[in-house]
Amino acid sequence: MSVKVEDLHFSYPTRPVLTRIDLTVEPGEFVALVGVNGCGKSTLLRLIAGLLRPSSGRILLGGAELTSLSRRQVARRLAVLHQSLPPVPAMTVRQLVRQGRYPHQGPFGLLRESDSMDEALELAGVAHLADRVLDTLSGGERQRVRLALAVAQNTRILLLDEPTAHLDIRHQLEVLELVRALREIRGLTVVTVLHELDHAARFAERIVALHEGRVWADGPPKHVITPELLADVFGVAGRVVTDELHGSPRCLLDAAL
Ligand SMILES: Nc1ncnc2c1ncn2[C@@H]1O[C@H](COP(=O)(O)OP(=O)(O)OP(=O)(O)O)[C@@H](O)[C@H]1O
Repeated sequence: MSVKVEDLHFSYPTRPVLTRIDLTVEPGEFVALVGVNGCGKSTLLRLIAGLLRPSSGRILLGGAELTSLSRRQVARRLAVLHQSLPPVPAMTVRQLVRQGRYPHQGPFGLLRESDSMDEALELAGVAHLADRVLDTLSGGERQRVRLALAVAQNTRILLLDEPTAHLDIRHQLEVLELVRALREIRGLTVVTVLHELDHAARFAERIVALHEGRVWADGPPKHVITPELLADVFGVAGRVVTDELHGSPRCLLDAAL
């Protein structure tokens, strides 16, 4: 399912954040959003998820204008992996992930629902944590529970806000490989915020760099990940080489400018 953002402007009451954003993500595309802290990446995801309203401009999911869809219709189209879990510390992992299935539940759907939930727990590698209470989990375990919650929604669009935060290097790779596999198996459209440029370059087929409220660059990793991006967007002097094994660009960071 496609995501289309047209001439989007957004301001919080205290500050403008996004200006004239145009972005079309085709069905099945894997797009990484990159940019410095505070440049508006999470805000853009929240706008696409319908959690914030644009100051002006339009957002379309699969051709339907977001404002014309009910919350349940939006929840059937897209799942969001947020930067934090809902504030319900006494809930177990299973209870939380079951909530991801609510938009799909009809009166007789409970048996099938439990299959989808078990699959999501399994895919996110948290089946062994199913009966644990959320506030007893480590940061990395919580992160994978957040992924299970998003996967359980079984939507055509997956929005991920820093899915590798708090994870050790093996789990970072596992999560990104899982997202890539989900995209291949289920044809998901993926838009993810990633801070690690090498991960963005290796896993996404397209990178959108935000800078000062605008799209600074948008294209395949080889075109976007350049020494100019490092210097002009991130304020870092660096070189970009090609990873011989994966063929993707890799950044060698030299110094903060
Ligand atoms: N509720 C809010 N009210 C006012 N300003 C906000 C609010 N939420 C975010 N901002 C500001 O809007 C800007 C964009 O924030 P956003 O969280 O989208 O950035 P980000 O690119 O995701 O950052 P990070 O990489 O640090 O997660 C920041 O300057 C932030 O301080």
